[in-house]
Amino acid sequence: MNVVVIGPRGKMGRLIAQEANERADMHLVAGIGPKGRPYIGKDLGQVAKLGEDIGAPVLDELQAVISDCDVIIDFSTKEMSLEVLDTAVAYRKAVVCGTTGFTEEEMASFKKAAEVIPVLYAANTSKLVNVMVKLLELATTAIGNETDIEILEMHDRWKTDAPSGTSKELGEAIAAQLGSQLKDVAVYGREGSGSRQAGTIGYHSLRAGDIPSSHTVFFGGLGERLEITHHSYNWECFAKGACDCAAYLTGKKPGFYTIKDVLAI
Ligand SMILES: NC(=O)C1=CN([C@@H]2O[C@H](COP(=O)(O)OP(=O)(O)OC[C@H]3O[C@@H](n4cnc5c(N)ncnc54)[C@H](O)[C@@H]3O)[C@@H](O)[C@H]2O)C=CC1
Ligand SMILES: O=C(O)C1=N[C@H](C(=O)O)C[C@H](O)C1
Repeated sequence: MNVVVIGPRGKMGRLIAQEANERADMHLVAGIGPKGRPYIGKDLGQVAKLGEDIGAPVLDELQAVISDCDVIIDFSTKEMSLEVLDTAVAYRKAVVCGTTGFTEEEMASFKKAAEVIPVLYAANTSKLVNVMVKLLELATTAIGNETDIEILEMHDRWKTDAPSGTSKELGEAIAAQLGSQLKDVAVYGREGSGSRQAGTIGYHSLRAGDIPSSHTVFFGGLGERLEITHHSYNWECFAKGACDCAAYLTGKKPGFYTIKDVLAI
């Protein structure tokens, strides 16, 4: 599988390039960085610190190499990811996108693109987080209607979006589960102080130092509470998951895929 990595100097892009470079089933064709960066034109091996040159360039135009690839792996910014999506549609190439922070309307453009290309969107590519979703579904079925549900996420000081994409997906999974038992479950954050409104999920974001990613869902009862937590110690689990997602798209028809399809859990 021939792979282009967007943002190979970024935190995720670099790890994804490293992971893809180590896989026998993947071949790195190029990295794409922003215009004007001093590393444009250099070897991807140098830019992503792979320890050797790999004979693949870092360019500032996806169009220049897109014909040579099977899939684009994109963990960048929402502006860049929407551009990447348009280019992928124009050239009929598969996309794995892990960028977060999109509005509902922006997410709709991924679904639209999926009418003509394979698109895999995952706000969290860690296998363990996606097992956590299963645990949340179980807990929600059992106690979702009798507890207060709050989601606390922690990330590094550089993260630009809040709440995290994962929080939103966890909240959506819980709401979907509740929806089958309770109509019109409202999902939103609370503002200001005041007592808790029943039937809502609260989102809380903490940013400090170099915390890679932590998510805790609280099911608050009276006299007791249940917490379900995932911590990552670094970002490698997400990079591995991103490459698993790309490999999954091999030979796939156009369509909108998620990490659930990849993990089959
Ligand atoms: N789905 C998942 O499991 C995960 C998702 N993320 C998400 O991935 C995204 C990126 O996160 P980080 O790597 O931490 O950010 P980062 O800021 O370290 O990297 C972003 C990269 O995008 C590149 N970029 C920005 N504009 C560009 C343009 N016009 N052309 C080419 N490259 C461009 C930057 O140069 C940089 O290399 C965020 O939205 C984050 O939330 C992060 C970790 C895991
Ligand atoms: O920016 C990050 O680091 C992460 N972002 C994703 C998110 O917004 O949920 C996934 C993971 O939490 C790491």
